[in-house]
Amino acid sequence: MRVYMLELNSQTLRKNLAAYLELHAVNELEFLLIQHPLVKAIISLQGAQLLSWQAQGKEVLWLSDIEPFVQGKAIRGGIPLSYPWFNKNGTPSHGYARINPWQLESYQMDEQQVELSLVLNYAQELKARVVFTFSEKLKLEFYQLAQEQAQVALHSYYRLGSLAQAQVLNLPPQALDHLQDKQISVDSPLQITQAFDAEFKLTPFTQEQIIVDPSLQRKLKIKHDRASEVVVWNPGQATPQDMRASEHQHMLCLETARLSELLKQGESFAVEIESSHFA
Ligand SMILES: O=P(O)(O)OC[C@H]1O[C@H](O)[C@H](O)[C@@H](O)[C@@H]1O
Repeated sequence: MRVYMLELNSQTLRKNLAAYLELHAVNELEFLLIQHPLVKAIISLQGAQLLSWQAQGKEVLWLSDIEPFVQGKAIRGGIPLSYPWFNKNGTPSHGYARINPWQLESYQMDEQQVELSLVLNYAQELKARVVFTFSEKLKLEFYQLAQEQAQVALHSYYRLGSLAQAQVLNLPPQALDHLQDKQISVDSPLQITQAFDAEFKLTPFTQEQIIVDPSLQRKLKIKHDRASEVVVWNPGQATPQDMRASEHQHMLCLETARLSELLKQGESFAVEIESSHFA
């Protein structure tokens, strides 16, 4: 299966794990490939990072086409898990979870859905679990297992045909702008024309946004379940090194997060993503 520069084929295959589930390796990293009649998806074991999910045969996520896939370097794209801190609140940026290996704990597949569970063991402690449930939609649920409280972000990179034409519906009217470090008012629907990095508080904790992407004739419905914030990020033309300059036009991060309300031991929160097409 080919997603931008990541091509998994018979040469990259390391092991058949089950019907519809294979383990592959590319450069320094290992990947789970799911090819089920309902679902095609790729998860990197480093970071338990979903890199590709096809809904009705169409890719939902954005992944950098110059990603080298090396150990200890965060993969640019898909759904990185920022844990146990967000952004520059610690070192490394966005926590250690996205640059360390996770283990496949269990999987279950039937005609209706595919479910995979991965866990992070770090510094001799079981820290967190993530459960991916793929059906006609995707649910990603994150569980805090460690004792300490943590910040977490499900840092989704959504693929867009054209950012210039896209709109985000149903965001709260106020946000903390990370670029100017102040509260700002935000238009609804939101259209992004330059670098944007802002944190919106969600009250109540469960809310839904829609990304309308006329260029791909697609709507992405994104439901944040028990999240306290949503972060919206696009680097504009000042793209990071591992991302081509023009690529900011083809992605938008809309991150389901627990930043102010730390995730406690035994708690979980989730994002549900649904893709639909219009004529
Ligand atoms: O470059 P990274 O460490 O992956 O961070 C990428 C981005 O993540 C979040 O969206 C933050 O709000 C941004 O400030 C940050 O630039």
